[in-house]
Amino acid sequence: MIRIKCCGMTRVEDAVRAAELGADAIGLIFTARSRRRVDVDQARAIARALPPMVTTVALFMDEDPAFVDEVIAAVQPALLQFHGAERDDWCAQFGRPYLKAIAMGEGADAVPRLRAYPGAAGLVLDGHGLGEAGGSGRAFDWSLMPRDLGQPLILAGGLHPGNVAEAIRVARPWGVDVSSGIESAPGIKDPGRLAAFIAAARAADGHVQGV
Ligand SMILES: O=C(O)c1ccccc1N[C@@H]1O[C@H](COP(=O)(O)O)[C@@H](O)[C@H]1O
Repeated sequence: MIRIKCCGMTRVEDAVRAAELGADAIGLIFTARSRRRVDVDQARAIARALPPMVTTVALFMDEDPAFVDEVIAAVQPALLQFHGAERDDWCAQFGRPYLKAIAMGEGADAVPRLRAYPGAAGLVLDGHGLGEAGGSGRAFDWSLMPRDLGQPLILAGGLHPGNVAEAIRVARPWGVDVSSGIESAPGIKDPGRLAAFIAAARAADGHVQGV
């Protein structure tokens, strides 16, 4: 079954609604380069409001390790996500499972970088370019998604309720990750778009699996 991560949550009510609608993971963004940034207190309130068995993901971009440790201590995220130029050994230093985002904006030239993170619990293939922040709302060529990498691959970048079914059909990802495509404004999730996104992803996954 496909896993769904809804990222860039800034409000308790949006995160709880996403979980109730069937999201598997909630992303909390800590980089100053995001319009969806939360502080530690906001993040802790959101994480504590979530029902059990919903994964909290803390997202960083080229951050000071001391700050990552501070967030881990306060928020207790089950997963870390690194969205910058971090190397695999750097990501591993926190002793926590992590996702590594790969900037797929350069198309096929980006594919070799997918092999540089053997320690990652999964890879997030996002549509932004190298050096840019994520949450760009830009998609990449989904046919570049490898099938033989041996790591869970999570498709991100420009997904929304109207294209997630086609994205799943073409890319066959292990999971999908969405931020701007379910919003009415940066950091404010729209209940209708959120519900439509999760329903479309689940239905498409059922077709791909032949259910
Ligand atoms: O969403 C952000 O603001 C953000 C900023 C900096 C790094 C990562 C960010 N978000 C991640 O990017 C993907 C794709 O976003 P979108 O759906 O294209 O808007 C998102 O799922 C987050 O993992």
